[in-house]
Amino acid sequence: MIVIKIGGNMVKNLTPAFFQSIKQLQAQGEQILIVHGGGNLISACGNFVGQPATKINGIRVTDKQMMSITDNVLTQIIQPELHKQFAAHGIQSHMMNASDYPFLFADYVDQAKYGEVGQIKRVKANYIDVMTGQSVGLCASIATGPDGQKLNVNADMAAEAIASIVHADQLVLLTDVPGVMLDNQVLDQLNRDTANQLFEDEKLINGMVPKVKAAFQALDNGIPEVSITNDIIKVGTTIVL
Ligand SMILES: Nc1ncnc2c1ncn2[C@@H]1O[C@H](COP(=O)(O)OP(=O)(O)O)[C@@H](O)[C@H]1O
Ligand SMILES: CC(=O)N[C@@H](CCC(=O)OP(=O)(O)O)C(=O)O
Repeated sequence: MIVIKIGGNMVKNLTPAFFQSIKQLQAQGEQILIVHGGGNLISACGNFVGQPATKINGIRVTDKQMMSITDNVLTQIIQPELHKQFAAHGIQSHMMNASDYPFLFADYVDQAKYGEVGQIKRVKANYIDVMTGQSVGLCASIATGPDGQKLNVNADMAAEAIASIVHADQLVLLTDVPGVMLDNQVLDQLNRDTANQLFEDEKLINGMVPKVKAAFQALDNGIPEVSITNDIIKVGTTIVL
C-alpha cells in the first residue's frame, strides 16, 4: 500500500499527471490510501466565525467549536471535493471518515495544551484494506477518541500513523512546496541531524515541523520510502536516517 497525504493547499492543485500516476500505480497492483488535510480552509472558516487559528509547532489548538468546524470542513467540503476530482478522472474512490464509520482511534496528545487533538493509536486495518481494494481510499484526519468523541489529528501525523500501522510500502507527503527547502533550494535528502539543525536555526518552521517529524517517525517505524514533494512523479526530498 502507498499512503499519500494531500495537504489542504494541494487539494485544488492536483494535476492530470497526478491522477494518471494514481491509475498507473493501481494498474501495478498498489493499493492507494489518500489521507487529506484542509488546514487552510479550517483556518478561513475559523476566522469567519471570529475564531482565528492558534497553532503550536504547526498543531492547531482545537476547542469543541473548532473541532466541529474541522469536522465539517474535512468531511463535508474537502473530502467530497477530492471524491469529485477522482471521479472526473475516471478513478473510483471511497470516502472514509470518523462521522460515517469509526476506523481511526486516538488518544489525546495533551488536552491541557491542544484541546481536542488526538494521535492515532489504532486503526481498523481490514476496513482500510477493503476500502482500498478496488478503489482509492480517501481518509479525513479525524479520529475517534477514548470516549467516542471526535479528535482533530494533524494530517501529516495521521498519514504517518496509519501508514505505520498498516505497514505501508511508501509514504508520500504531498504539499505546496517541492520539498524541504534551504536557501531557496530543495534538499534532495534530509537526515535527522540536518533536520534537527534546521529546527534549531528556525529554517524549518510552521507546517513543515509536524511534516518532517512525521516523516522521521515513519522511517523509524520501518516504512522503506518516505518523501516530501509537490509532485508524486518527482521525489522532492527523500527522508533518510
Ligand atoms: N524549510 C522549509 N522548507 C519548505 N517549506 C517550509 C520550510 N519551513 C516552513 N515551510 C512551510 O511549510 C509549508 C508546508 O506546510 P503546510 O502549510 O502545513 O502544508 P500542508 O497543508 O501541505 O500540510 C510550506 O508552504 C512553507 O511555507
Ligand atoms: C491538530 C491539527 O493541527 N489538525 C489539522 C488537520 C488538518 C491538516 O493537517 O491540514 P493540512 O494538512 O492542510 O495542514 C488542522 O486542524 O489544521
